[in-house]
Amino acid sequence: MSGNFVEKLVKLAGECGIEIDPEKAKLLGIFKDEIVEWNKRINLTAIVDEEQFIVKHIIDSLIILKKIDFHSGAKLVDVGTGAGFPGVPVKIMRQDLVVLLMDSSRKKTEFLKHAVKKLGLQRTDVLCARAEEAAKSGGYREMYDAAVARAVSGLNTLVELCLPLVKVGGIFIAMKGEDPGSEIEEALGAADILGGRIGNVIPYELPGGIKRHLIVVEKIKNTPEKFPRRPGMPQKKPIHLKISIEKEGD
Ligand SMILES: C[S@@+](CC[C@H](N)C(=O)[O-])C[C@H]1O[C@@H](n2cnc3c(N)ncnc32)[C@H](O)[C@@H]1O
Repeated sequence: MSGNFVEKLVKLAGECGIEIDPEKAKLLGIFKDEIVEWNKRINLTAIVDEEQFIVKHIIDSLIILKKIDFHSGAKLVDVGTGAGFPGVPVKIMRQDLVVLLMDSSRKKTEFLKHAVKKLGLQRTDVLCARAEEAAKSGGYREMYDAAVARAVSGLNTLVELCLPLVKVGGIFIAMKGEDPGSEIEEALGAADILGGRIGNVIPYELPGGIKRHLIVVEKIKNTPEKFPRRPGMPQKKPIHLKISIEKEGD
């Protein structure tokens, strides 16, 4: 870890009202170093500049904890976590949370297993699976207080990947960019079909004036058993209208 990584991280996070104690900042630095090392062999991230990494990966992940109140022991699944964002920084900061890091890429989950061990994270599982498959299994379906996803798909696809994993009364948090208006509009019907309701849309700003949003989808009723559809369908044919999905019956 470069000498001033911890200093830079603490300063930049402070600009967003996030306090990081030195022990946790050090763990976040170890995580960054492991990504940089493994990135030489497998493609984990295109962001390698230290300051960009801090802002766009670490602080962006931690914003969730500033904006959403998770109860102690809450179960969180990060769908399409990639190199571990936002799930790993969130877990480092809130070690009381029970976290599942899920990704369909074997290389990425191998890295994550290594990182979880290296960081000594307890109650943190890594699963190599597509969300569509995991949600069909009793061990994962409607088991989570919260699901989160960043940079995985459009919102109308994401609700089908994530809402089936969330308990009634829980939430799905989609991390989106500057102007999520049209994505939200397109996902209203799908959210409704899947037992969800679009709730708060929370704007935030990262250092450097980067504007983003958290979209909170509340799980208000059970997801019908036929969802999610088979792997690939949520991306290929996102649910647009009630009528089209009822006819399709897939
Ligand atoms: C662009 S990366 C984003 C990674 C991370 N969330 C981030 O923000 O840095 C998208 C990830 O989603 C995973 N993914 C895509 N579709 C998926 C699915 N249906 N189930 C599980 N993982 C999926 C991919 O393997 C990839 O690692």
